Amino acid sequence: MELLKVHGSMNTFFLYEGSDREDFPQLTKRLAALDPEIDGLLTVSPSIHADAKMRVFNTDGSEASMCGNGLRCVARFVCEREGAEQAVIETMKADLAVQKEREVDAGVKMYGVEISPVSFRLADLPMAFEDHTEWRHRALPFMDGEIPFTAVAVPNPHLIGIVGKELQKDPSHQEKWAAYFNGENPYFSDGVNLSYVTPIKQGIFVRTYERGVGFTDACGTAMTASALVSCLVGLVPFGDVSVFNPGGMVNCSVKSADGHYQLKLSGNATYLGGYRFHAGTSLAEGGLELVKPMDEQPAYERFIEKISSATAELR
Ligand SMILES: N[C@@H](CCC[C@H](N)C(=O)O)C(=O)O
Repeated sequence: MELLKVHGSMNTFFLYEGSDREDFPQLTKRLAALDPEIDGLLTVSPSIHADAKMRVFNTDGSEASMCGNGLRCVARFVCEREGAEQAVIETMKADLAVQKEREVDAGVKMYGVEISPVSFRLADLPMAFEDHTEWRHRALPFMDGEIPFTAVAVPNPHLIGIVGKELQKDPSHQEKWAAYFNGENPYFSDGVNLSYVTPIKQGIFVRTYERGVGFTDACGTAMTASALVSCLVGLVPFGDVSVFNPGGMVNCSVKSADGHYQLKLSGNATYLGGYRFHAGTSLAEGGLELVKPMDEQPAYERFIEKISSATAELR
């Protein structure tokens, strides 16, 4: 099986193009055992009504409804395959518009993707807490501390907390609650992606503990949801928000019209190499072989170096 290793803000995936008939949960777990760097598997298959269909699997084998960083990589894959500048990609809950964008830094390929639908209804995450139907910018009484949290589905589930620099620098609080919410608990029956957001001079910084994965360098849907929440609570103005993360930086465009939100995530879509996967008989068996080395990562690392001073206060 041929695979392409890709990343968006260092959120790293194997991308597989082929039929939808494989056992993707099992394949993802095998790939994650062979390469602990990955955060999941992206699959690209034909769509009846769009240019392609994307699915995303977390490293624990669970399937998510969306993946923002992954969609940028799939956008590049489909646009380059079609020789197009834009495309429509079918995802679990919506067909999303994607387009090639101008390189911000030499050699760093950039793509913009629509993030939709957006819902603050707790039933859409799902989240259950007493008889509340939404939870916006308020401390959760069952948690310790006074962090204001917002629950939002884009459409995968996110819980976004606004925290100061100290809690951002020490991720143990976030880890404790994310582990609880993604295990047996009465509030999130399907788990949740938990992000801690801190305003910085150039925008916001977001660290995410992903459902089905753990801490990641970046989560695209979480960054976009965090940009929306930051606009709504007045941390940053509506419009273009620079969102920094442990793996780099993206731009999230947040527009509001008649109570509806238009969200776009723009950032890198970097190819790391072509791989061949040989299946074995058990999870630990099988092998991954690098068959096509690629040289895009140094340009991405130069970009990271240039923006690193923006987040120095959080290190
Ligand atoms: N990394 C992704 C989100 C992947 C899915 C997430 N772990 C979930 O289960 O909802 C992104 O970039 O959005």
